[in-house]
Amino acid sequence: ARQKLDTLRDELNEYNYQYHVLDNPSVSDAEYDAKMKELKAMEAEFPDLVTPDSPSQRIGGEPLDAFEKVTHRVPMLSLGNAFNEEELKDFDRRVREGLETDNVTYVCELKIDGLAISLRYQDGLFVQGATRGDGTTGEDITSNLKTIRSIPLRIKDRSPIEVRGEAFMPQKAFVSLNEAREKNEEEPFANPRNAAAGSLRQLDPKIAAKRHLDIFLYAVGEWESGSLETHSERLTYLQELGFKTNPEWRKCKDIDEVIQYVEEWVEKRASLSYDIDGIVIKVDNLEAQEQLGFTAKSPRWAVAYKFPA
Ligand SMILES: COc1nc2nc(N)nc(N)c2nc1C
Repeated sequence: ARQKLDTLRDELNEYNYQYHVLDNPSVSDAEYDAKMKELKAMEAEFPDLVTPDSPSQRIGGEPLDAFEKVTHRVPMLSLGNAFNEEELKDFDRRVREGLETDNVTYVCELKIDGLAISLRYQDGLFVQGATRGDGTTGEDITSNLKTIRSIPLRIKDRSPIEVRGEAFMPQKAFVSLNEAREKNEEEPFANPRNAAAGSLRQLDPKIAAKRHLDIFLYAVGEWESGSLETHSERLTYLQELGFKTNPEWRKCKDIDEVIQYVEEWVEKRASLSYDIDGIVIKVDNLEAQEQLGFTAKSPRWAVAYKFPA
């Protein structure tokens, strides 16, 4: 029975990964549902063989009374803003002065309009998920985050790792949620970001499970065994671990290429299936990030270019 359950669990987690992370399903919904039914039946027969990474564990038990507090040992900071090309060039000048070099590679990423989230894995298992909160203390919303199908319940790296990203609600899910709310004479959400935040603040995971939330991971927080040299290598590693990363990130060899990328996305923004509120620009080399350090509240090696509201 253990053998059979292990196989069923791994197959279902793989199907889930293909559908929700790669957006490239290999089996029909009917086939997935049938296999899930088989898993649940076997788990009912052998309850002590249920493991925390079983897909049956995504939609938790009873609603919580309240969320526990979580302390971020590596603070989750905010980003300084730039509102135009001039301010991007100022940022680049400060970076080059700080590093005493004119040769700085940047990474540009879409700035997803959602809420910052931290996920901790221990022995390869998803053990805790939290909101940013005030940057040092967030709320433990593990049971709600488990319902986000693109979050892997298990990764192959067994060393403790904490990853960070943005949870969001795709525009399609936002529109149909508000239609349903208006039908029920409930207050519609103002925008997908509020809808995502409202969904993750629900104490009952069964509600969050129905909100079609998603997440893009973009950073590593705590990571003892971390040995990579650049942020771009970390993005690639997150993807290899099975996390959903945003495919639009790009390495830029100088601020002119950064500005090109920004202009490109001012045009292409409307074509996305989710909201973005800007572009995040980061110094790629991790040693250079160390050298530049942080102000009281944000990194000196990154800036958020904000689109006009
Ligand atoms: C390094 O710190 C950050 N990196 C980020 N990257 C992306 N793509 N989006 C964000 N919202 C973001 N926010 C922060 C604080």
